[in-house]
Amino acid sequence: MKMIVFEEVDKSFGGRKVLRNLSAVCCGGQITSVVGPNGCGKSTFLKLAGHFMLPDSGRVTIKEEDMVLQGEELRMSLAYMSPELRFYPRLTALENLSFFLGLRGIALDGRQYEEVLERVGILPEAVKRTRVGEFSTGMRQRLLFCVMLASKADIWLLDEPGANLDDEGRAMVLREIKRGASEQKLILLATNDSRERGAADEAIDLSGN
Ligand SMILES: Nc1ncnc2c1ncn2[C@@H]1O[C@H](COP(=O)(O)OP(=O)(O)OP(=O)(O)O)[C@@H](O)[C@H]1O
Repeated sequence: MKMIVFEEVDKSFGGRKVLRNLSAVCCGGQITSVVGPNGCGKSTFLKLAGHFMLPDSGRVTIKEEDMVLQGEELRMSLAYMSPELRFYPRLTALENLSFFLGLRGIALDGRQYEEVLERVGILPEAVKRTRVGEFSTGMRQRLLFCVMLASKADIWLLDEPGANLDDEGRAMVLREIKRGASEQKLILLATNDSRERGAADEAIDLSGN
């Protein structure tokens, strides 16, 4: 089982301390929500968890049975989804999907594409024909979720995964994160959505930071 361990982590931007002496443990098989008001450091917490950003002091480690994961093994364990991510707007959705999965060495056959697209509620025909620049924001969000599901990562770092989704899309997100946790994936969920917060097994509240 994978674990993410924060030990006495401090993080500041331009003299403003965002995270102060933060210690926390997130475990595989659980949904851990990261909550608190706008600007309290939820996205920063996820970026530190994924090693996309380094702490000023303290330590963030990803472990499996006491072994600290590093390099390629660490990279392949992680899937990250954030409103900051962008697709190539002039490529079709299918071209974008194949490109981003290809970066991880994953090639899906037609049936596998259909299966994962159905899970996120995108019609396979739309994926072949439509450039991502013509997708609605909600459709792009579903496509981000699709890349994550197909990535085979077992740590999901989800920054507001329900953003821009309709009720059915938000229900899909809840269904998939619960399924992910039941498959022992480690799920970190930065969110202000009450239903997503309600689905979590554990919560890290950054409001007092
Ligand atoms: N790369 C950066 N450079 C400078 N300041 C940053 C950077 N990243 C985050 N910050 C600042 O750190 C603080 C925390 O930002 P963060 O995005 O982690 O908050 P958040 O809780 O995710 O907010 P929201 O709920 O609005 O998404 C904010 O004041 C933000 O402006």
